[in-house]
Amino acid sequence: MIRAGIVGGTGYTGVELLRILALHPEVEVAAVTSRADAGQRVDKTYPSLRGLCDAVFSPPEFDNLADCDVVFFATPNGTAMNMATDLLARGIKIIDLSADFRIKDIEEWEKWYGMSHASPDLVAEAVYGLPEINREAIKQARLIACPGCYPTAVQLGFLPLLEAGVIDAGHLIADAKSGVSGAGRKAEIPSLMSEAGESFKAYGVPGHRHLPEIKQGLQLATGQNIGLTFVPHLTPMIRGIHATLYARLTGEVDLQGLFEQRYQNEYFVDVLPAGSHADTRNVRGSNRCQIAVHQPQGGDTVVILSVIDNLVKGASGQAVQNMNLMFGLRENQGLETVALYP
Ligand SMILES: NC(=O)C1=CN([C@@H]2O[C@H](COP(=O)(O)OP(=O)(O)OC[C@H]3O[C@@H](n4cnc5c(N)ncnc54)[C@H](OP(=O)(O)O)[C@@H]3O)[C@@H](O)[C@H]2O)C=CC1
Ligand SMILES: CC(=O)N[C@@H](CCC(=O)OP(=O)(O)O)C(=O)O
Repeated sequence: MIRAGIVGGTGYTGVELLRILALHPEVEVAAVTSRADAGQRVDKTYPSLRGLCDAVFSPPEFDNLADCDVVFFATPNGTAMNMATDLLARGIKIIDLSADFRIKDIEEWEKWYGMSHASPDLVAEAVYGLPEINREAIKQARLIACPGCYPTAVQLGFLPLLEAGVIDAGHLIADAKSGVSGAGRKAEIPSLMSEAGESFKAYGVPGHRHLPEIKQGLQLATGQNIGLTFVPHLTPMIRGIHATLYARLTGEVDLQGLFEQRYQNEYFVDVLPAGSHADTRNVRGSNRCQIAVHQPQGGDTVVILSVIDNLVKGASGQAVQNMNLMFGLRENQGLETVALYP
C-alpha cells in the first residue's frame, strides 16, 4: 500500500482528497495535518468519513509526515515551498495542489503571488501536473505542481486548436465562471451566502494570477506565443467551473473531428456530441472534463465550452491522477466515479 500524507486536511481540497483516497485500493492515509484540529479524529470533523478513515489530525510538522511515500499539499500558497526540500531529501514524493511550483519564472511568480519564493531551485525540477500534456514526465517526477482549477479547464479547451495551428494564438479569450468552493473553506465575506447567493460578478479583470499560468502552460505545450484575455467570474453554485473560450480560426478545419481525435485516448476528457452544451452538473463529483465545440453560424470564431468540478479535475482528483502515474498504477484507479446528478 502507498502511504499518503495530506497537509491541510481540513480544507475543501483536503477533504476531497480524503474522500477519494478512502476508497482507493492502493492507498492508506497515513497522516493528515491541521493546526486548528490537531489531536481530533478526522471523522469527527468530517462525519462523512466515519468507518472509512481512522486518522487523527496532527500538526503540519516533518516528523508527522516522515513515514509517508507521498505527501499532498492542500494548503495555501507559500506553505509547500517551505517544507518540500526536507521531504524530498527523505525520498518522499510531493504533489502540491497550491501554486508554489507552477510558474517557472520566479520573478513572475513573486509578482503575482506577492511573496518571495523560499525554494526557487525546486521550481525548475517540478513537473506541471496536467497529464493530458505531461504524462511521461509525471511518471518520472518526484515533485508535481498541480494546475490551478481555471487553468485546467482553459488549457484543455484550447490545446487541440493550438496544437493543430488552426487559431490565432495571439488573441485568445477565456470567460470563466467558478463556484464558491474555489475560494476555499476559510471565512471570507465574498464567500458568504448573502454575498455570493443570488448574484453574479466578474473579478480580477485587470489581471488574475491564473493568467501567467495558463499562458505558460499553453506556450510550453505548443511552442506558440500566447495572447490571452482571461476574466473569471464568481457564480452562486458550490462546485464547478464553466469556461467559455473564444478564438479566431485561421483556416478550414473539422473542429469536432479535431477534438475527438485529440482526446480519443484520454479517459478524463470527454468530447460531447456536436451541438451539445456542456453543463457543470454533468461533471460534479467526477474527475472528468467535458468539452463542447461550436462554430456559430459557420463564421470564423470558434467557441469551446469546457466544464470541470474545480475540486476534482480542478484539484484533488487531478492530484490523485498524478499520484497514480507516479506510482505506476492505472491512471484512473480510485477515480472512476460517476458525476452526481442533479
Ligand atoms: N478550492 C479549489 O477549488 C482549489 C484550490 N486549489 C489550491 O489548493 C490549495 C488548498 O485550497 P483549499 O482546500 O480550497 O483551501 P482551504 O482554505 O479550504 O484549506 C486550507 C488548508 O490548509 C491548512 N493550512 C492553512 N495554512 C497552513 C499553513 N501555514 N501550514 C499548514 N497548513 C495550513 C488549513 O488547516 P489549518 O489552518 O487547520 O492548518 C486547511 O486545512 C490552495 O493553494 C488553493 O489555491 C487548487 C485548485 C482548486
Ligand atoms: C472562486 C475563487 O475565488 N477561485 C479562486 C481560485 C482559487 C484556486 O483554486 O487557486 P489555485 O488554483 O491557484 O490554487 C480565485 O480566483 O482565487
